[in-house]
Amino acid sequence: MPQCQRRIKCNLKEKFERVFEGKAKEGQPTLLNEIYTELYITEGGTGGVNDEHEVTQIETASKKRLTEDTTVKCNDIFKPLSGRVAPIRTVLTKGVAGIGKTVSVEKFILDWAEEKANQHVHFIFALPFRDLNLIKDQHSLIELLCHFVPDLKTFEPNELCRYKILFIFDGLDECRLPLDFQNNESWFDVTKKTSLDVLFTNLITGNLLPSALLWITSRPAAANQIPPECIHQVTEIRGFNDSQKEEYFRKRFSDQNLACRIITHVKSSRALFIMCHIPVFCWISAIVLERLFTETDSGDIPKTLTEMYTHFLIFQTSLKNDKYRLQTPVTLNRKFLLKLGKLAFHNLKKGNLIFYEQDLTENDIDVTEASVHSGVCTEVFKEEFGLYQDKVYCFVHLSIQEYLAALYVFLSNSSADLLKTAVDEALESKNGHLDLYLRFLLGLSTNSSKTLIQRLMAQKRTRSRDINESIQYIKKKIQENLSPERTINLFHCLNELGDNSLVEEVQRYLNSGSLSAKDLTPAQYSALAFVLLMSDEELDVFDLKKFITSDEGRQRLLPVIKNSRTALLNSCNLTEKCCEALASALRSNSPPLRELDLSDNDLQDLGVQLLSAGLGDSHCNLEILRVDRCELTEKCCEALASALRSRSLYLRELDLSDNDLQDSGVKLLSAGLGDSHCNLEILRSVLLGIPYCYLEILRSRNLISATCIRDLILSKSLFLSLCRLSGCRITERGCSSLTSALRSNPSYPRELDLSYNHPGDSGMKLLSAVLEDSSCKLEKLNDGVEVGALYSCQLTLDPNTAYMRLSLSEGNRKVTCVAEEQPYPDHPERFICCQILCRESLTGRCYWEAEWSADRARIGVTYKGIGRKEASADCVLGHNDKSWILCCSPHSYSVWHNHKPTYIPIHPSGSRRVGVYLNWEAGTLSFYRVSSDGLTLLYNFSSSFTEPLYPGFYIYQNSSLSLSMLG
Ligand SMILES: Nc1ncnc2c1ncn2[C@@H]1O[C@H](COP(=O)(O)OP(=O)(O)OP(=O)(O)O)[C@@H](O)[C@H]1O
Repeated sequence: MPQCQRRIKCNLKEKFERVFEGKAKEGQPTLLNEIYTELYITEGGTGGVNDEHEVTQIETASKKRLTEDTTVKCNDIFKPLSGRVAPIRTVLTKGVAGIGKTVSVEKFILDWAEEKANQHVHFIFALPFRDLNLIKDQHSLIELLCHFVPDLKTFEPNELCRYKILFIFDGLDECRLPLDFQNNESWFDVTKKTSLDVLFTNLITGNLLPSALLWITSRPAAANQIPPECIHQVTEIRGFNDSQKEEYFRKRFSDQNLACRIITHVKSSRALFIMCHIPVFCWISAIVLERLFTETDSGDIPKTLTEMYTHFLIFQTSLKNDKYRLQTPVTLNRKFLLKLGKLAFHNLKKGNLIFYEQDLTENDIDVTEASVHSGVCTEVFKEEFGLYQDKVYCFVHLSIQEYLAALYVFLSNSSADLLKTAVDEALESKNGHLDLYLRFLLGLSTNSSKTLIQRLMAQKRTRSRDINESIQYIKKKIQENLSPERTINLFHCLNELGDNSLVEEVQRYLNSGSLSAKDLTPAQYSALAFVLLMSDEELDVFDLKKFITSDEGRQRLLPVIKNSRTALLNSCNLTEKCCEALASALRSNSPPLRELDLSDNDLQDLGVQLLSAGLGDSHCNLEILRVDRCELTEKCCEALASALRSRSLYLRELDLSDNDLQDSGVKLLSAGLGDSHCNLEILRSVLLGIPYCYLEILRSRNLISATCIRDLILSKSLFLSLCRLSGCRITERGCSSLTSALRSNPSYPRELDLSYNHPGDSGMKLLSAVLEDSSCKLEKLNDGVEVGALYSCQLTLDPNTAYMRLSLSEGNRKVTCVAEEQPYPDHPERFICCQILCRESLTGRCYWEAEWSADRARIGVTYKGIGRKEASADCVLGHNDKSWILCCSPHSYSVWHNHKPTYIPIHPSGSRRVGVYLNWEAGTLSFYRVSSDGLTLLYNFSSSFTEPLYPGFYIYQNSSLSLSMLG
């Protein structure tokens, strides 16, 4: 193996040490290590679809606070994040076009090949989808790998499976495989031939090479093709943050004065600086500005996107002439650029970004001509070689395709209404796929572009367009009732046209501080929204009431919530009409919004239904939503429940008080509340007239926090004959509210279950007084069973299951993780990760306690069938459907089942002892914090257990855990 591995490393190093930046074959190769600038990569979301235009996403994402995200280094992509310990098999990395996905993959491989990182991996196989698309016949997995890496032929087929292998699949967005995860046959044999689609889906699901690591990269819109349950970590490349942008230019130029001039220039134009989030745009700017700043007669330095791209093309075409010294007639450039533009335009309309030879021929581009030009135009039109040397083409960045499409239309369409029609067409697009094209088309029509186009296309004259007419037309459109995203793009268009009058007016009002007193026109309100959205800084609190506005003005300011953390829209006369815009803001790519107050508005059921669509979206990070006093009835509850069930919901607090939900509404809502994806901790005041079974659901999901209880009690609506408040963390204070509620509503309840609470002596005294009160109908008070005394069981640790570095003592009741391996014999039940189980299998009711030391511990139960010999989630407690655990640290608790964490808002407060109560038949498993105050319920799992359960523990380095003697 070492020799073969060395050869593979050598080949990979040779392949990836240079980055061609479009200059596919000729040209000066740039060394990857010299230009590589660390990218801003975050742990990111769930891989959902976002159909917003990618440039719009960049503009919003650019304002995200850097501190609130977990950042990841490229080489650490397989290290578990967020306190997770389970090994990660599959990572999905999302990122918009040109953001650096391929460069990250290349840097990762290069660092491995140069033995700088990730040496635990024995082999890396880089299989870009661009190459996989070209594979037609059936292959076995081993054959496929040998195609890509001929050196592997020396291996016996099954030998390879013994090594740690990493597959890198770059560019899922370019994948032309059907990816039929549902219907593809399960495939386990690496030596049997099948279709590529079956091989790929089975690799992803883990049927083939389950111990291999997988890294998939994708543009966001295509990321949802992989079932989320197959992905263990999602990261997102956000491009460069502001300091990384500067670092990029500093690294790129040895002349630091030049680097400084370039940085100052891009910073002087907001549009350019925002675009520099995209590394490929940094590269375009670097090329253009380097040349212009070093030329003696550089003329105007580009300030708009259009000017930057036109300069870039001028530079590329003149590079061609220099290079071949052909003095190629510029008319040839013109013809060629127009052909490329035509290809760009027609495919942009269809959403195609990748072309094969056939696409070129169909667009009248001679393949040989294209390859001649590929030597000079490759920065524009990149030619890639697939596995079988078939050529695949694409524009270096989608924005170049958009620019060329605009150039083609500008030069070839002589219609007087061209610009108006283009504005109308772009406004019709739902996802804004023509937004940037429109910006370029308008930018090309300006006088400043005229001379540049003449230089580029060698045209004496270009058709004059009436810019003023276009400006007026756009301003008129801004007055209309368009979607907020399209309106914002129209402001970008005005910027390209050099007209910033609306924005400047609003800025003047803002600076004078008299904005709220002014009666702005609708267009000025949109300009205000644009200014607030484009501002450098994210708004901490956006309070709509501060802007005294008309109904229409409010509507136009709504998109600003995208750029704020807290949006106060309460008492703003909002109706259901605004909810679609709000939902769309919630859906936008990683908005910073965490708290949305919509209380006291006339949203009605329809409004909340519309809002729920945004709430359930995978991009929505909202934590607190207030819709109290919003005229809601049970009709909105189904939509809300379905949002609560959505896997991505971060919502912790939902205020629905003072609405007329009725029992039927609460019943619908409970279906969402009982779902394991629901993270809600506080639900205010929906507990009106709630039948006890729903109350049970709330309790079992640990929803009834102190606030909730108070609301519940004060709602004086405990119309229950049996009120179960067991394990609800009710303290003395809760008891005093409860007694006053019972007195004010003496008919109900008849029976009150307060077991597993902390009423204390004084709380119990208050309640007993109610029992004795003759006007009160309370007949039975269940005041807490001592579970410890009733169901305690004695456990012992099972040495046959112990990981080799776990040492047992105190009669197999204490386990410690040590540095040396223990002399345990081989055993089929022994774990290969730091875990151990107890001997006793549990089926009835049992209670036990465990005390842990050092940093962390994981305590729980598992079926016997949990994996033992694989370093995969199958074996790790809490990371599969066979086990349920509580993860304790000195600062927090979380519970895990089936790889899903739920964070518990209770502080350990110094306690290192945990109580576990299992009622196997009832299907409940409860974890308690044990402290001098008694038991505090941390979490209740509800499940239907099908097999006996074994207590199990994960012991961390230098930590120990002891089973406590009870009773
Ligand atoms: N980390 C980086 N350091 C320096 N330059 C970078 C970096 N990442 C990207 N670039 C520049 O941006 C260009 C585009 O990057 P890359 O090809 O990795 O984008 P991508 O995300 O794979 O895009 P696409 O989705 O279009 O394939 C590179 O050719 C390089 O010039």
